[in-house]
Amino acid sequence: METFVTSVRERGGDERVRGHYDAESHQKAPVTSLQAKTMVDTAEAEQLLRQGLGKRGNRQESPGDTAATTDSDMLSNGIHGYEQLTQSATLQWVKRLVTMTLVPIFLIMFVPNLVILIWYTVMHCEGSYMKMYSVFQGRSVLAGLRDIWSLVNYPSAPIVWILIGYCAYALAMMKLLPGKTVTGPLTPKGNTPVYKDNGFVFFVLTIVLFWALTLALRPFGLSPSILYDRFDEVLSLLNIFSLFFCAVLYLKGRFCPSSTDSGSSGNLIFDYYWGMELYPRVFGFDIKVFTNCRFGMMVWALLVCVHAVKSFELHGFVDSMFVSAFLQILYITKFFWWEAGYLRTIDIMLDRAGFYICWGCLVYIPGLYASVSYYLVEHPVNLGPFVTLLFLALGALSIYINFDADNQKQEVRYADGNCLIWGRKPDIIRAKYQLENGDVRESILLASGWWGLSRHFHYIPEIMLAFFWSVPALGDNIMPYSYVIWLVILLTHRSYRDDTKCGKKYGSFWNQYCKKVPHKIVPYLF
Ligand SMILES: NC(=O)C1=CN([C@@H]2O[C@H](COP(=O)(O)OP(=O)(O)OC[C@H]3O[C@@H](n4cnc5c(N)ncnc54)[C@H](OP(=O)(O)O)[C@@H]3O)[C@@H](O)[C@H]2O)C=CC1
Ligand SMILES: CC(C)CCC[C@@H](C)[C@H]1CC[C@H]2C3=CC=C4C[C@@H](O)CC[C@]4(C)[C@H]3CC[C@]12C
Repeated sequence: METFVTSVRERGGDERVRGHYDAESHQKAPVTSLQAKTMVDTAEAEQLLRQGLGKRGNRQESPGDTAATTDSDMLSNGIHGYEQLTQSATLQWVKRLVTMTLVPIFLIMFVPNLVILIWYTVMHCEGSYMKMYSVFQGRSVLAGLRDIWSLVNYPSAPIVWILIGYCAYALAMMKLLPGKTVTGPLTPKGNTPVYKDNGFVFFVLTIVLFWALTLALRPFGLSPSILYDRFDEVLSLLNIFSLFFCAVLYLKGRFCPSSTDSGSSGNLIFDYYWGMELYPRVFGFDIKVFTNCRFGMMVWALLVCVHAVKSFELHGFVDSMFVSAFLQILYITKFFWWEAGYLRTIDIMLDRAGFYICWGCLVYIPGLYASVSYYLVEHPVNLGPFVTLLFLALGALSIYINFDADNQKQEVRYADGNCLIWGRKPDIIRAKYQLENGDVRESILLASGWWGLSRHFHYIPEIMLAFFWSVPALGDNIMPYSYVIWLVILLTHRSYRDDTKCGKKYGSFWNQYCKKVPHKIVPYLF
């Protein structure tokens, strides 16, 4: 399979991208809805990355800014959005030291402990963070962590083989399963990554295989609940693997990058943390599709099934587990249905394949995102039919609203504004923005429907849906709400990040939208 379409403009062979340039140079080229979609997204990628380039140019002029300034700087600046122009050289140097060296070192050393703390809290502290905290009382954090890690077993052979087997299966399916060819957004170096859109088929097949194997192996005394019983081994293996994997990605990016979309910041630690390549490929396998979708999101779904099996083995049918597992699986189903859309988000378009995204998807998603059902295995709650149905209905409604909001935004751009939003002609702003090379482009900002209530209203149902699959655990402990708490922090931060990004991209058009829709997330409040 072709993995990259290089230099789209020169090649001129990609009709959709070419349509984009025709339209943007205001020639009256007919634009289909598919083209309209591609126009917006390729432009957005290019604009974001070019903005970063502009900033990099400025920084290079500042005296004392000695570190090499490359694409990684540009991307990190785009993401963290800090202003450097008016600051003194020393302050800039300190900021660079903090953001590019100290913070990454802290995260690389600290976050692997987070998932182990979750495991320890569930397995050894009856799900109570207070009990877990007592390990640290009157002694140093390091001493506490050492004691907790001493309880973690080395990965045993069955766990290692299950993981190797799953990875081999997932990789094989990436190649073998059918799917239409889709493209990602145009990269700063003029490459358009090509993907095979077979995520949904993979998801359905994997879930069917899981339950078929679970039933078939049951008479032989084999159960997937081994993954629950030895979750410490799973997490330690994933931690070790991901640290090693990121080192390999670093070396690959340094010595044999897959495409021109790669580069070094001149700081080894930052390169390891943030990554060297935007779209690394090994033997034609896209690394980010594997880590984010086929591993992170799929393993989350499988762990939820494993927890449901374990709960059934221990207690029979438990309605709280059913509600939580059902809603999580429904959400992940929605994710795979929309996988091609996810391949056009910031995670893929701007975040490089380094520790942040790879460790996050290989370890943090299995360790944190699936933690509610993990907790529920040992803390079954009988909700009764009324509450069960209520939570299921409210959770499913939240998933639908989140999906519908994502969809409205896409729909209005596909249809170039010629569609109905909540039964009415949409209120849209045709926002112009300029590329670094001077080209002017246009995109649509929707100011009605969900996008008229607040600028990131869809984060509310995202938080609500997570709340409805956590609340079956009721109020005995905070632990099962860890994911919701994380999500509130992540999405609040993301709403600032996105406002900064869009403000820079659209300027006065974004201000116009902000006037119409003044609140970030919660209407009338925030
Ligand atoms: N569970 C989890 O851990 C997380 C889940 N999510 C979910 O993933 C999905 C994607 O979220 P996220 O990646 O944050 O991105 P968003 O869906 O918030 O999209 C942001 C982008 O949409 C465009 N946009 C902003 N306002 C408008 C508007 N009014 N009309 C049209 N386009 C607009 C802008 O891009 P452009 O440049 O194209 O104009 C902006 O950068 C959501 O469902 C979210 O809830 C997200 C993060 C974490
Ligand atoms: C280094 C760590 C502390 C941080 C790791 C963060 C990542 C695990 C997460 C950052 C953004 C997250 C996601 C973004 C959008 C998504 C779409 C949604 O529909 C499903 C979830 C997700 C893929 C989500 C997954 C975790 C992150 C990559």
